[in-house]
Amino acid sequence: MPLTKSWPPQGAPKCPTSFHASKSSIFRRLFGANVATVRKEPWKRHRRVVGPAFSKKLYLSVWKESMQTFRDMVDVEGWDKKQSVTVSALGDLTAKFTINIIASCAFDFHSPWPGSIAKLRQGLSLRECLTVVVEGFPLCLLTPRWVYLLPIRALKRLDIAFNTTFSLLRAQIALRREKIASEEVTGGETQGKDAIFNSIVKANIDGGKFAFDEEEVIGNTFLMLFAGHETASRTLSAMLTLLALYGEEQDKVYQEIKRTLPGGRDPTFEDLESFIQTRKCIQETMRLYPPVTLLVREVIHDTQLNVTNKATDGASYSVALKKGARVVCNVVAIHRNPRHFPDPDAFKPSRWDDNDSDDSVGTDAFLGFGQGPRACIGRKFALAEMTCFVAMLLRDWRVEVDLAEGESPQQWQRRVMTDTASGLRAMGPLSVRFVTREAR
Ligand code: HEM
Repeated sequence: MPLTKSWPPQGAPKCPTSFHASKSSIFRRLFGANVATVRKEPWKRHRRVVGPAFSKKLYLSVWKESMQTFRDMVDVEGWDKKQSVTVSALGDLTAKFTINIIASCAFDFHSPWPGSIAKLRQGLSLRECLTVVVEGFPLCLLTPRWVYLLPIRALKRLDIAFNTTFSLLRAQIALRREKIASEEVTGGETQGKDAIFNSIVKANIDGGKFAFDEEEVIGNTFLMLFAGHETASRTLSAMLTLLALYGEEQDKVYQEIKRTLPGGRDPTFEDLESFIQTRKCIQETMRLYPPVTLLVREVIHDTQLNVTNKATDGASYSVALKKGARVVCNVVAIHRNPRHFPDPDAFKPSRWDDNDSDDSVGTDAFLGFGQGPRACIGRKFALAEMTCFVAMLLRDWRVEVDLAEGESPQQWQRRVMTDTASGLRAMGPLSVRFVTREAR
């Protein structure tokens, strides 16, 4: 029976029942099936395996690890001896931070700040390997094996990144299997640190209705490592840069940190709910620069969308979508649509003033973490690590950028934080300066 849906309804699409997450067969062929790429019954099975790991115990360990990693960073980089620190590529710093957190909290791949995760093989770090693999996978599908024997640097790098990533994952999976078999990992541990990795590997060992095959173990491990760091890193670097540009917004966040952490004490996980202003800034950053720019859905019933468009003087027209068609939601366009977000290009955390609850992501038009049953499972994980990082950093440091002569923050933002459909991916290195606060 055809369904009629207006597009968008009062807000943007909220995973209407006539749409399913679209399966990404290319991704699956190379990395293995995982919770983000499967659909229908297999998706329920994947979600059933990984879902319980996302518990309060995990978030507590994320917080603890974020504090420790932050302290290691300050220590190793020698920041505590400096009045001012220049970071020429903020994204590299935040990526190193977020990959350490996901590697440690989800997989127990520990490494101190300068440590082993930094450089794995031939100068490539785990993060570089993951990035090269994700960016290069379409090429891998097109090129036969022998091409990698040619002396082409980019292909060699891709080959090394693939081999390094997958041999690391296989080795870690084998180790974990042994650990579980030798009962070093008890049932109780599956609710806290390592919980994500334990659940994935145990689903393979235990078999039964919710079993994972080998390919699904690799697929989910890879997905969690990548999705769990890249998105949060991009959000953190963009947010800190925006706060540097908009001093009055940074000041509001600083005042909140001072109120929440009397006497400059360290933040705890219980403080998370109190960092309301910080959360608004995170949300506003993700609205302007969503790390996931496209959401792909498949139409499960013949559907008719009624579209009202200002460009056609508010006239309505219908778009017929056949069952099986792919629909691509352009998140950047929805987030910058003045119908949903007045003055859409402005960085205005106050637009989220009526949205104080941590469990809500506000209007349906906000798709930063997706919407509906396929919404991000790692949302709280990401909020915890980002909030902890920001609270620790801004408690002790002010973040600044250098504007060119006569340049406004908005002009700087347009020049450096490229305003294209590819969002954060199109940005060049974000250069900032951390200056110690007098009270420190
Ligand atoms: C700022 C950080 C993050 C952002 C912006 C983000 C964004 C998203 C979005 C938009 C989706 C929905 C995709 C769709 O509907 O097609 C999604 C799904 C997902 N995210 Fe995140 N994510 C973040 C952090 C994380 C973290 C830290 C993890 C894991 C530890 C994670 C794991 C996942 C998984 C497994 C899914 C697939 C869920 C499913 O299909 O059932 N994400 N994320």
